Amino acid sequence: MSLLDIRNIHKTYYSGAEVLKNVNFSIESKECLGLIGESGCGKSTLARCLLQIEPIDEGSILFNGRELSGKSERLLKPYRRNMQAVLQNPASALNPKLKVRESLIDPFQQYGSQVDMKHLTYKSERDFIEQLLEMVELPKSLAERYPHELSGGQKQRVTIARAISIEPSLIILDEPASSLDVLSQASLLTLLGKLRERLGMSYLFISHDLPAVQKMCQRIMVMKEGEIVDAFETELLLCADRHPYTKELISLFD
Ligand SMILES: Nc1ncnc2c1ncn2[C@@H]1O[C@H](COP(=O)(O)OP(=O)(O)OP(=O)(O)O)[C@@H](O)[C@H]1O
Repeated sequence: MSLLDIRNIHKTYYSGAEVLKNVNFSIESKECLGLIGESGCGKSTLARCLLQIEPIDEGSILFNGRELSGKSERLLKPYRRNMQAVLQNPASALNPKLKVRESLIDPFQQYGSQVDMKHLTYKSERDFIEQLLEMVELPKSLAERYPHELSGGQKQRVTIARAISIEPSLIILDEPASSLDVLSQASLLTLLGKLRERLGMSYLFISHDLPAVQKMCQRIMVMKEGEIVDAFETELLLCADRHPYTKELISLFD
């Protein structure tokens, strides 16, 4: 059984055309799956549907074999802790009134009782926060700062630390590095790769950046106008029988 199994998803916003058209894919345990496609093709909509922020019109979202779509907030709670998100803009993901320490402990306070910790330990709040900061390669001293006292890269590392604090099985990464400069992007992606290995998580890695997806992911899906038009093992990216649209994307990075 796949960790996440997406079957025949359709989504139309009230305002217009169908944004997701019969989307099908699965993510296996410990796998990093890439999703690439040009701006406006529906990548973030798909992420929001998987996270149950947007309802789908048709189809099925199975997590560990259980249907999520249409479930009440109460029934979704155990799944929410297992499926975390790191989105494009870290500033909007962190509460500006909370110190880093308070932001980091918040998911554990909400969901900690449901978590069977395998990699982190909770001896004291202070020790827990220090473990999290160490995992995302930030100094302990940042625990007492507010978000506006952090750089963009540091903020994004704090959002990653929050996401991993409850040891989810899956993280949806929607352009996690796109607000950063090139060097910070590279080090953030390296960190994400190390954390996936260390904690045994799966990622859905959404990006415009084909070289980054190629570096991070074992498999890649290509989306065009709300449809998955190509899906393949990363090592087969340059195969002659790739979809013409995939070839077009490849040519943009040559
Ligand atoms: N809340 C909404 N209401 C109505 N239309 C929306 C909404 N959110 C997105 N859309 C539309 O749905 C389409 C897909 O948008 P989406 O944000 O999913 O694309 P994307 O591939 O993530 O783009 P980008 O890479 O630029 O973030 C676009 O045409 C967009 O205008």
